[in-house]
Amino acid sequence: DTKRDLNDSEWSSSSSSSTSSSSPRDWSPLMQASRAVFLSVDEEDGEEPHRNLEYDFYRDSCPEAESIVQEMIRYLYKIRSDVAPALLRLVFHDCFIEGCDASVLLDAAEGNDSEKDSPPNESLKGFDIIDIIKEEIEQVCPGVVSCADILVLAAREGVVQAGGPFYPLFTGRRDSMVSFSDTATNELPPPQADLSETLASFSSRGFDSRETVSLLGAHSIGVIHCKFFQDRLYNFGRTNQPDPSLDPDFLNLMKAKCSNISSTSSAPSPSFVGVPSSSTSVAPSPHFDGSSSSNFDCSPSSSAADLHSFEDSLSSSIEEQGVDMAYDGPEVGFGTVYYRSLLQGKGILYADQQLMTGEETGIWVRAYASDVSMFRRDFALAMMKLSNLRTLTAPMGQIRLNCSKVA
Ligand code: HEM
Ligand SMILES: [Ca+2]
Repeated sequence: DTKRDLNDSEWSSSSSSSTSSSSPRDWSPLMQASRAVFLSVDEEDGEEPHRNLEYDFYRDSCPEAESIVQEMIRYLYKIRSDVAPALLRLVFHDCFIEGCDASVLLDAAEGNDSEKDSPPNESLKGFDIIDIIKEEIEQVCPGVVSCADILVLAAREGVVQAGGPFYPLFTGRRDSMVSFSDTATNELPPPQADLSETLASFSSRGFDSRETVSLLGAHSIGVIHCKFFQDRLYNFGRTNQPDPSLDPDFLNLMKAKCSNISSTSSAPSPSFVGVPSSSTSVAPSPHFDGSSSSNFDCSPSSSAADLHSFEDSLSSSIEEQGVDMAYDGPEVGFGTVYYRSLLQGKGILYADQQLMTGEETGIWVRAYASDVSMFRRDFALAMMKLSNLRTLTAPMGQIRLNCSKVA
């Protein structure tokens, strides 16, 4: 089992990963693992294998592509650290629905409803970030780099900036020509799902319970709006009572953060809260080293207007009522406290807390709570697997010129 052969230190050091560049380096154990994950996804799916993804696919056609993504994300993360959770959720919602084909980025068009308008995607963010990067790459190598690759690469860099593990990625994905609105509505896992529903949903994409538990560690960063767990605080299962599995102190804390508004109310509240620390989703991460490993200029005039509006959107993005998932504050890093919170009955989403109700999933929650390097390694492997789900490669799909429109 390749996973077991990996040296922990390669997965656990955030300092080495955040200074990594896109240039080839000694990733042999990681690439080996990646290949194993890659093949196992294909085999489990029983589909025609998509083996045309390659390491550094753009090495000849657009050698700057990966470093542009990396530098743009590093730059944007300094301005708004919430780019990291936004992109991580976005890549999950793309890859989970018909694979990593940028289907989630398409706007509605004649005869094709868009995934981004489907209810589970209502609060997705990060489309503007992909557009900014795409525009930049198009200036350098027009029509070459897919939106699907930009998304997986950008999400990976966001994870690294947020203090999570680095994971190697193959490239060469192509973009879908359709958006799968109904599939997104029906198949993205809902926050009120019980454990068996969540496991079934991930298992249908080839993830076992260990991988599912590790992927949910993504809920270490970002924001959950109150509407997604309001019922647990005030009216669980229409009982007019809170969810009895909630820790009482935690319940009170959450009630203080989320007033009892009807779930149909859309009035935003001015309060935005960290739990229980004072960190906000825009706090700079200490893992950001501020140094630049390439000569790429992150603030080119071509996208200056976009960048400006992106910076301006900061104030509106923190106003909606929600709970910051970075319990521990960014300085503690990625992963640990999420699992410790579940052990204490302090999972925010019902689906998160459900991980403690299964014997096997409970074992993994305990393992990750106490062994951060195991979590980092498993999360990295699971993200590689997620990023390789059912990719489209040539001659399928296309390279979009604008990520929200079919070319
Ligand atoms: C059972 C599975 C899952 C459920 C039910 C679920 C549900 C949710 C919900 C309801 C939110 C809050 C959205 C909002 O308030 O706007 C959220 C946020 C988030 N989810 Fe998940 N999620 C699941 C799995 C995952 C996975 C596998 C990943 C990534 C690998 C992920 C990454 C994130 C991130 C990073 C955020 C924060 C987004 C932000 O702050 O912009 N989730 N999730
Ligand atoms: Ca997709």
